Amino acid sequence: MSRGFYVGRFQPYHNGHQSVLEQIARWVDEIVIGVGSAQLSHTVANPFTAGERVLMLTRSLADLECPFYVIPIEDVQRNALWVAHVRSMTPPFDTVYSSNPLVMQLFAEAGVDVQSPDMYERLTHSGTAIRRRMLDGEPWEHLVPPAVVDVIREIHGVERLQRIAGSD
Ligand SMILES: Nc1ncnc2c1ncn2[C@@H]1O[C@H](COP(=O)(O)OP(=O)(O)OP(=O)(O)O)[C@@H](O)[C@H]1O
Ligand SMILES: NC(=O)c1ccc[n+]([C@@H]2O[C@H](COP(=O)(O)O)[C@@H](O)[C@H]2O)c1
Repeated sequence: MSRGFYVGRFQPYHNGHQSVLEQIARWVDEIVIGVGSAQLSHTVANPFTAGERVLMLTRSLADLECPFYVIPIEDVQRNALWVAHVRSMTPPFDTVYSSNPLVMQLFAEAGVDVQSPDMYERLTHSGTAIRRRMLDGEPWEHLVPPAVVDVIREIHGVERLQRIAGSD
């Protein structure tokens, strides 16, 4: 049984993340997805709660032909302890999939196999670019799975982001 670990803030979950997870699903038996910085919400860089991000992921991956677990993970103050903290919250995994240099370094130092999946249309598909579009009132819906559009509408996410930023 091979299990892969994929972690992100998913603010919001977008088609780049979905494309990577669809690839990982072909390589492993099960996927553990960590919703990072779970304690953060209601800020311009991190507008959505961990629970809202769990909804986005779970609904978007409903048809994935690979079992997966979505686990919120709060940050800790010491990077040197983060891998142990992650492991204490997740089912065991063999391989980490990430392009985040700090995540890659911390897991490599802990002796875990780390792979960097290719980026999918990174210029447009980043949380930062999508939040910018929401703030500017530009179309963003085509950059995320349909289920994420539904969740963000349901929670009035764009209005929340615009109010937090003082731009409504
Ligand atoms: N377009 C993309 N294609 C493939 N992987 C991506 C893409 N965008 C982000 N990732 C990867 O997904 C993981 C989680 O990233 P994260 O949730 O921070 O998304 P992000 O789009 O980089 O967000 P932000 O711009 O808010 O920092 C990281 O390993 C990141 O490199
Ligand atoms: N010390 C820590 O708590 C620590 C260290 C490395 C990564 N992380 C988290 O892992 C996640 C990595 O995701 P991104 O690749 O989306 O940045 C983030 O939520 C980040 O805060 C936390």
